[in-house]
Amino acid sequence: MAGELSPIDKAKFVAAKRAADLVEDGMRVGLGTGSTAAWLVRCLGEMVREQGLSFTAVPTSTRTAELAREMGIRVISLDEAKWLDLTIDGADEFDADLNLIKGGGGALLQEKIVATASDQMVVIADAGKEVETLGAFPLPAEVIPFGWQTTQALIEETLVSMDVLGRTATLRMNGDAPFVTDEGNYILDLHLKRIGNCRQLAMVLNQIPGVVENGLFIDICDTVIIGYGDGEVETRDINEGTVEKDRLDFVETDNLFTDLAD
Ligand SMILES: O=C[C@H](O)[C@H](O)[C@H](O)COP(=O)(O)O
Repeated sequence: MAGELSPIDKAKFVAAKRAADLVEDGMRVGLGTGSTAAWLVRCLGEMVREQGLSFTAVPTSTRTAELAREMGIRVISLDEAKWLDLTIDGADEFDADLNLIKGGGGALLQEKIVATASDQMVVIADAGKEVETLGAFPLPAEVIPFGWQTTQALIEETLVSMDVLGRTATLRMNGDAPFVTDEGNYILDLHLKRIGNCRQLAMVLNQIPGVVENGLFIDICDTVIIGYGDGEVETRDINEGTVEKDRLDFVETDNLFTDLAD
């Protein structure tokens, strides 16, 4: 079954599988959104069913909440949990300092709130997400629908004064209509190419009226687990300054792949 997965899916899967091992009985865990996070939710669901793992989850989107419930994971709200032991999420880009671009799936607002309310944030990603400088992936900014074009113009004006190469902000669409987030907002994707000072940009964007949040996660992520298509997994911890390498055996996971193929 594993052979039917593309190398990129295998890479996402092994990163997710390794991260699932961090979840212990009694923990309160934030569950990210996106294709890599979906693998994590499936892995954790399997651990709940097969090994009796008992934990509570705070999902970062309605999509993740639905999948988690489907997998038999106990879901609570962030206000019920108040504080989390751990959040595990995907990313669109990460750099050597583990600063991130997130929000490719439009869930950045809940993701940032949940990650910030956690003792630890672990990112799971395939190796293609690592970059020297953030910005090739369009940076999402969540904006309120009221006056969004004015907000767009203000963002573009602000970008002119920043150390970025691109300066256009485009409205994310869902077919013929604007894409609407779980919070009822729109997403403007900022085509920057290269972000010279991501810390400054993250702060400046959030000062613009109409901007609710942006997809730059600065000093939030502690650990990245990088998956490779051949089953290799690398864990980098920025606080400990450690790098661990390992390989996951696909044979052990055949049941999960079979489940997914059904
Ligand atoms: O809004 C979506 C999230 O930030 C995702 O975690 C991010 O886009 C990565 O998604 P994927 O794992 O599908 O590449």
